[in-house]
Amino acid sequence: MLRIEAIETFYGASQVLFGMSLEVGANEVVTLMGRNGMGKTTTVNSIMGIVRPAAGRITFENDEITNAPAHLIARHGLGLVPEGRQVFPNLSVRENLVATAANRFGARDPWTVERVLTMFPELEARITSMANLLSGGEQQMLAIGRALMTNPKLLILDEATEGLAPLIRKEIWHCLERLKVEGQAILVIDKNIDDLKRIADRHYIVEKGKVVWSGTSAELDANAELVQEKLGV
Ligand SMILES: Nc1ncnc2c1ncn2[C@@H]1O[C@H](COP(=O)(O)OP(=O)(O)OP(=O)(O)O)[C@@H](O)[C@H]1O
Repeated sequence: MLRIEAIETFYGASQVLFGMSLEVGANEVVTLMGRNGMGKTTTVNSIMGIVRPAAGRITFENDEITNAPAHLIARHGLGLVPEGRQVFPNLSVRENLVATAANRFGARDPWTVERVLTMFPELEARITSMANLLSGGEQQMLAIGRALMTNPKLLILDEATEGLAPLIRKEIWHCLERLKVEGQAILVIDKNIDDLKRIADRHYIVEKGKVVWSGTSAELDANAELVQEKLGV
């Protein structure tokens, strides 16, 4: 579905990605793990057209999207929950959900405001509130709901549960588990390895702008030393 081949991405003269490659298959849940500053967000931003790789290739369902403008990349069916949520602060919860909603590929059971509220009942009482008045957890639920309302083929979450209270984290993981059961392809970045191991099919560990290890949850489990060395937990 998504294939990244040896991308090199720079901020000005400073190179951040050094031959980053990864793949996400249909119905797969895949993680990107690694210490701070290793290039995970830059990888996501390269996929989404927010920064432009200077070399390498990104394809989505066999269409080349390398260097395509961000708004066109979203139209290919990529939905992003960005780091720091970035909901529209001066729009209500309902307005946030419908602002970018689309069913470009004719999903048979498309996401609706009602379906998002079933996934995240907390948002129902907040439906007319301005997004900037929501708690961090509610904003993250809204950011996920907004991405789902685009009926993405691939949902990408950058720091899915960062800074959230344990109960809210649990709810976000539960949401991702439900999405996985429904066959949603997901690329997720987070630091909670135990939760990621439970939910995801495969993992990539990123160090200094490239993948240094990839494998299944069972393989990750069998490599406690690697986790310690690369992720420091
Ligand atoms: N807009 C920018 N301009 C210049 N340098 C940047 C920019 N964004 C990120 N960097 C640098 O690029 C490197 C990789 O950052 P990136 O955000 O991709 O890492 P990350 O693995 O996602 O880590 P984190 O968990 O801290 O977000 C870091 O050294 C960071 O300081």
